[in-house]
Amino acid sequence: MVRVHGLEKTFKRGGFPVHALRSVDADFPRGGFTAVMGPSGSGKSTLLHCVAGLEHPDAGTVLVNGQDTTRLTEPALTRMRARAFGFVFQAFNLLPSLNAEENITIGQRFAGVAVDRAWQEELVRSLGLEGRLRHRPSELSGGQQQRVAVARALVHRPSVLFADEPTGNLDSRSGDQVLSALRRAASEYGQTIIMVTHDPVAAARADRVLFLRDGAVAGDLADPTPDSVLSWIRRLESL
Ligand SMILES: Nc1ncnc2c1ncn2[C@@H]1O[C@H](COP(=O)(O)OP(=O)(O)OP(=O)(O)O)[C@@H](O)[C@H]1O
Repeated sequence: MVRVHGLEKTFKRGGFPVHALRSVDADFPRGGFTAVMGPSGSGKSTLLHCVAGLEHPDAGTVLVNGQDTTRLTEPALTRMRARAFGFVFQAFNLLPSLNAEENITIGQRFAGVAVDRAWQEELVRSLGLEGRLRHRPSELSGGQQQRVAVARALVHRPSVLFADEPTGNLDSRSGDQVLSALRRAASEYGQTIIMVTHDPVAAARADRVLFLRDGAVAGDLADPTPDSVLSWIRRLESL
């Protein structure tokens, strides 16, 4: 479970303050799949980065399994990120000289941690990557590359998976496969998923959508459909 309370973040731009997050409160339940949406500049990425410990908030708390990550030292935060968090970004960020299997396990081998082979095989199967493990990224489609990135993000069984526009570079069919993988990670493996997206169809695969506007929470929609997400977006844009 991730619980965010009173999160504030202000950047300085050209000598002027930009309030990226204004007193944001949000709960992300264990095994829940949450989409974060909002207009450009509404604070989505900043929220994701602050919750993931990639950015330090000015105020507020981020409780991950009961521990306030804003109070951790940088080395402790780095250990927590490596152990408890997984990341998927719009750019697949695979290493071109390694094959798919090596890309999936690189983090664990780098950390000197044994790979759970049974879990790795299950992930590879559920992501439809059997038969692709010896291929390098250049020999894989965009959708396959992103599924390798999802497998890499899940192979150490993180409790929270952060996804920033994971389908932004994919056609709708490949995007759908990646979203199905995230859906399963939440429903079947109990992983908490926090996904930033601009796409109402992608957001509708989540359990709920958290809407941001001007750095503040503007709405929380349960059981989203593409239509209900779209009407929320229109309402927010008209405010
Ligand atoms: N490092 C930074 N320095 C200065 N301003 C920043 C920085 N990072 C973000 N901002 C500003 O903070 C606000 C929120 O940015 P953020 O990237 O979180 O929004 P977003 O909702 O993710 O936008 P987008 O959908 O365009 O990616 C914006 O006004 C942005 O310009």
